[in-house]
Amino acid sequence: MCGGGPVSTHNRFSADDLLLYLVTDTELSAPHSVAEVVEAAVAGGVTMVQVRSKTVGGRDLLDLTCQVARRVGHRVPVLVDDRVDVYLAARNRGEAVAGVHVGQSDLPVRDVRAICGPEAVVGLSAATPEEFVALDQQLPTGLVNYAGIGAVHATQTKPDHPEPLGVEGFARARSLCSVPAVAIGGVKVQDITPLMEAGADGLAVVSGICAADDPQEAARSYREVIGR
Ligand SMILES: Cc1ncc(COP(=O)(O)OP(=O)(O)O)c(N)n1
Ligand SMILES: Cc1nc(C(=O)O)sc1CCOP(=O)(O)O
Ligand SMILES: [Mg+2]
Repeated sequence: MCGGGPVSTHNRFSADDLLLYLVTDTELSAPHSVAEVVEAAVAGGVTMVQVRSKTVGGRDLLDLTCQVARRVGHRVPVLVDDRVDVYLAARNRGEAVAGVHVGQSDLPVRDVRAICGPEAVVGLSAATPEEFVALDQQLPTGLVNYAGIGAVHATQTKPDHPEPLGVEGFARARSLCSVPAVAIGGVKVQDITPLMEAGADGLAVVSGICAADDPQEAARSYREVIGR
């Protein structure tokens, strides 16, 4: 890990943005388009959106990110998965893209923050006790706005997901790290209450919303249990 002093953030991110976090999947969204799913899900109560596609190149991911950002406007923050360059290109086009979510094998968050600047919302995945402790130590540096903790359950959506934590494992992980955190991985409606009692600030969902026949209704059913 490189050293360095505190880095200030000037974005308007709040932990409430994490309450119901939609992570998109183009294949699971079919027959709907990703933009249709996002539109419906925001109407149903989603509070943040991440554009994620592992099957397209940078140019198509940029187009998709811009499409989603235009649909959403400024209603909820839109982030892009992995690609700092796509975030920068979308911003350069004047699109309302709020930030980037990176994993442990993507660019280090110190570099992400240096490249994207203080206004970007930066999320980081964490899955092991070492990663949670490292994340907690980074908190005063202001590099990261929130953590994505998972996998809670095994999920076919991400075949290379980390070892499932279960709700109890999530609770233990959560206790090691005070940065706002969202639970991800096989999160269904019945998991919401235990996960929030375990300290989740919100839930990140892919298939539960993207693959639903009615993504608006699916989002609403998650949101009803979350409340607020
Ligand atoms: C909110 C949230 N949490 C975790 C992840 C997983 O990110 P990563 O570990 O980089 O894996 P990929 O999504 O890139 O396969 C996420 N995307 N969002
Ligand atoms: C994108 C992602 N990241 C994970 C992690 O554990 O880091 S699990 C996952 C996919 C979650 O999809 P679903 O809601 O369909 O189970
Ligand atoms: Mg990643």
